[in-house]
Amino acid sequence: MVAFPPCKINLGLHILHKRTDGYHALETCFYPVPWTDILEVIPSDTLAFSQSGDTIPGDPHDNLCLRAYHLLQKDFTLPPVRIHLHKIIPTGAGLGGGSSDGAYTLRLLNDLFNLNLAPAALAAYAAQLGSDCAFFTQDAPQLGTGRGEILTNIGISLKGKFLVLAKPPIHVSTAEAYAGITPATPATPLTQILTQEPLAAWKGKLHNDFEASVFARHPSIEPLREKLYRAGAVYASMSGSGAAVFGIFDKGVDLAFDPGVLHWSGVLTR
Ligand SMILES: C[C@@](CO)(OP(=O)(O)O)[C@H](O)COP(=O)(O)OP(=O)(O)OC[C@H]1O[C@@H](n2ccc(N)nc2=O)[C@H](O)[C@@H]1O
Ligand SMILES: Nc1ncnc2c1ncn2[C@@H]1O[C@H](COP(=O)(O)OP(=O)(O)O)[C@@H](O)[C@H]1O
Repeated sequence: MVAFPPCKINLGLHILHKRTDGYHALETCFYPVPWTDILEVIPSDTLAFSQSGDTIPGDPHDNLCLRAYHLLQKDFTLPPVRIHLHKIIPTGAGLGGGSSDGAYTLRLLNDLFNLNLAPAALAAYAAQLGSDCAFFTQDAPQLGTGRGEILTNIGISLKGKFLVLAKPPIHVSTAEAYAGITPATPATPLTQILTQEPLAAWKGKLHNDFEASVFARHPSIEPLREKLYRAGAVYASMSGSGAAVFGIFDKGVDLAFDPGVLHWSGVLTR
């Protein structure tokens, strides 16, 4: 079985407060983007994981695909599988690529072995892999609250809009990005902006709380966001904890980036 795990962007990201478990309470809108990895899971004699494409930092044994397998293995007697991941989504980008791979491994195992896990049960397993993972068990944009694992469909759609994503050669660690934040209560709740204001009014109203501290530490990121605005983006922002930035356009644009800046552009399909 083959799947194409997508990445996500965050439309607004408010860090509300630090919780007693060390995580931060947040509100964000996760939006799926069809810049995808390629993931294959097939039955095999022994459990094996292989990887091609971009290099993933860290020990392959800790890859979220394998962690997803071991998580389900605890509750179901899963036969061994061979997992191959072709990595395309940039890592350490705020695009949730690793989270998506983990969640899609759960989805493929559920289908392959007829585990009959409903979307809510899959989401609960995914949340054990990482705060962002539950979103990737869903097929539509979601408001994320709690530590990101409580999901609500708020019916927002940018289908048909043109998106440009650009990731400079900077790796931002999620944990480090959270450490640089002073949580605060937002002046306006995120859902109010997203559901009551048109896209054209988001600039200056919809904020990613990571931007200020990450832009200060990595001065090359903000100019990329400004480049997207200069090219005609209706709204542009850093995604998640960075370093990727995205611009939403009413029509297609053809942008050139400096060498080393990974980029993707295309029409949003969901
Ligand atoms: C910031 C966000 C925004 O969507 O995405 P990325 O920019 O990483 O893609 C997410 O909150 C990232 O979620 P995820 O990458 O799954 O994080 P996890 O593996 O659960 O946690 C990694 C570390 O980030 C911090 N963390 C994460 C989530 C959260 N709500 N509060 C936190 O403080 C903790 O220090 C934790 O140890
Ligand atoms: N399948 C995977 N793809 C990418 N990273 C992975 C994967 N499995 C584990 N990781 C680890 O997770 C870290 C963050 O991954 P990623 O989801 O790409 O970043 P972000 O949190 O910025 O969205 C990587 O640096 C890597 O060590």
